Amino acid sequence: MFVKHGVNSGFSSLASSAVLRRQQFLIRSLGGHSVSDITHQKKRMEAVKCSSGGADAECVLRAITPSLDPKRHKGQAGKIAVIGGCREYTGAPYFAAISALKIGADLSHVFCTQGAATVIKSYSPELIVHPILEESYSISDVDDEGRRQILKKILSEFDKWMERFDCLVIGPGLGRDPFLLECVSKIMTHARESNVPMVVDGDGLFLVTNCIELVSGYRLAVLTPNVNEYKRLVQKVLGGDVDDQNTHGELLSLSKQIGGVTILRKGKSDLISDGEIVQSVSIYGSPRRCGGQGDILSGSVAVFLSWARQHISATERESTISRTNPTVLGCIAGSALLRKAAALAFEHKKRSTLTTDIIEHLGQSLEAICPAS
Ligand SMILES: NC(=O)C1=CN([C@@H]2O[C@H](COP(=O)(O)OP(=O)(O)OC[C@H]3O[C@@H](n4cnc5c(N)ncnc54)[C@H](OP(=O)(O)O)[C@@H]3O)[C@@H](O)[C@H]2O)[C@@H](O)CC1
Ligand SMILES: Nc1ncnc2c1ncn2[C@@H]1O[C@H](COP(=O)(O)OP(=O)(O)OP(=O)(O)O)[C@@H](O)[C@H]1O
Ligand SMILES: [Mg+2]
Repeated sequence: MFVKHGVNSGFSSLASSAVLRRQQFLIRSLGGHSVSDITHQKKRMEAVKCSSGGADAECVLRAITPSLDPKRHKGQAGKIAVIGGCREYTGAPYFAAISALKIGADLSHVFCTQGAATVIKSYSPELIVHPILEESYSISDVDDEGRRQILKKILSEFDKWMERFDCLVIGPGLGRDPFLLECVSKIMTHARESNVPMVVDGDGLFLVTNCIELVSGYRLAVLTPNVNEYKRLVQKVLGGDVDDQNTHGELLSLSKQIGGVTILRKGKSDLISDGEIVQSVSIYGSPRRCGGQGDILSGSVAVFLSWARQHISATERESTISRTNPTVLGCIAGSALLRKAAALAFEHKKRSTLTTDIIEHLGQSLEAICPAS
């Protein structure tokens, strides 16, 4: 409606002709907000409008991807941690963590249950795997005091590492065990107190939807819901069904209602909002909908979000990109790269394209936009 879709780039931004309509829309949809709120939004919209001049998703990727500088030491290109991996799921945390490395992060950790850890380690020696989480079934004979002690130990194990991470990915393959989710909610609270950014996906969204305070008002959080996860969020936060006639306005309201948390709504086009702007990425990807593509996305967004924060703190704020919310930039870059890699993988593998094939094309896709040398 008010977002003009880019023809070549697939990353759409606000076109000047749409700004007025959008402001009117905002005033309608954000009824009750002060004039200064609206003025602030207008300024942000102008900023994004400027970026549409030449800056598309590829420009964002180019701007925020750091060069391979020999002066940089291990860790400076990103240290990511995935919190996920339980009795049922070992693929999802692996996909997220290995994607972060394949894109260019230096270190990728996984915090999971003991049983999942052995399996995830066997997929790849590149990952640093911490078998610290517990599920109810493994502590069924432990009394309440014993459980409190286990929870305390898990938190202290995690806290030893937490501040080293540039971003956490919470939820891929986490499962829904109540004790495990209680531990993860405490981990999220600690991470938030330390201002560690987080991407919340999969069962992390199940947790957050039932306890929205975990992320509410935390501007360093990104939620990446798929169709089901989005539906649950809308029902819980906005109190109704998803409105397919008002996709952008609804996403804007949802993000605003959760206090400016960035939301990446996955689908045919990926829609991104931080409560102030709505962006969409619609680069052609793949018609295969095999499980695990969302996990690649969450690991990718974590890396790009970290790079966007570095980019913004290292540059003067004169460019439009450096004035844009880094969580939004991270989402645009992650979505665009995943889609490019999926398209390439599909070219080769057609109907047999799997998530591992897409991961194998992440490097080539980024190389085409940001050559290593
Ligand atoms: N290779 C792997 O390891 C992969 C693992 N993956 C991992 O799987 C996890 C779930 O993610 P997903 O995408 O299947 O969730 P989603 O679309 O909400 O649900 C689909 C339907 O299933 C149901 N449902 C789900 N969990 C349930 C539960 N514990 N108990 C009961 N019902 C449950 C759900 O029901 P509902 O919640 O709507 O009641 C809906 O109808 C998550 O950790 C993800 O990372 C994926 O990333 C793919 C690759
Ligand atoms: N209909 C679609 N057409 C094109 N691309 C899509 C479509 N749906 C999703 N995608 C792409 O696939 C990515 C993953 O979205 P999806 O909805 O499959 O996530 P998910 O269900 O969380 O995946 P996972 O199986 O990893 O949990 C999205 O970012 C998007 O780029
Ligand atoms: Mg998912």
